[in-house]
Amino acid sequence: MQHSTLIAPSILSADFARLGEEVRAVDAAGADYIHIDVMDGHFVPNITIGPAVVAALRPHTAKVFDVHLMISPVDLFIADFAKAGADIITVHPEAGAHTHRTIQLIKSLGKKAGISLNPATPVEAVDYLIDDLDLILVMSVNPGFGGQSFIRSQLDKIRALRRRIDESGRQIDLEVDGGINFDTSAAAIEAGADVLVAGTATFTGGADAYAGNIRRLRGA
Ligand SMILES: O=C(CO)C(O)[C@H](O)COP(=O)(O)O
Repeated sequence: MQHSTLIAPSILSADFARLGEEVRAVDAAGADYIHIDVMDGHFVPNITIGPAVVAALRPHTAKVFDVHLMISPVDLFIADFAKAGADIITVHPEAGAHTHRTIQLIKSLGKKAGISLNPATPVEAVDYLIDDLDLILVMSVNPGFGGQSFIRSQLDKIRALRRRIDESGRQIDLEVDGGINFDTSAAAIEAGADVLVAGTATFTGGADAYAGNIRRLRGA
């Protein structure tokens, strides 16, 4: 089955001093989603963006805000990110005791819900949740930092999840994040990914290069 590929620049790799400008630049360059990596220094060893920054960025683009919460406990902050302008909110099953309840909370706020699988988290983590999911994110690096190398064992996981999604008959984005570059993007797409998160590869070469980078990631 042929899927079109969406590109989601991760603003973790953008120039933070001029973040609004960077968001406008990747929007103009053809990004489909703006992927926002939220880290708390507890669930992952880095601290990034809170709801106030998401709200400040919201007026810069009408593109989908795809907010990946790498925070624990996660439930406490979901309403804040929904209010700040998130369209999709993705959580890790390890970030709270009751993932099903967390997914229902996201949906109850009128937002799309995603689940993120770390490299060592098995595909079975989506069991009993798939009917409520809008996105499954395969982390192809251990979360925390941009600029890491793609973990190739995740290709099997992408294939297995593609089968589960197709069998479900539901519209669920299969997103891959970490080490996506002009070489690894083709392998991820071939395995069944339809949204590629790319920080370093998008934000290379200055704003004039972003459109070309996005086209290359898409495989065009
Ligand atoms: O958030 C991440 C890890 O937690 C990322 O992998 C990041 O979003 C993408 O960075 P890069 O394209 O440089 O791998």
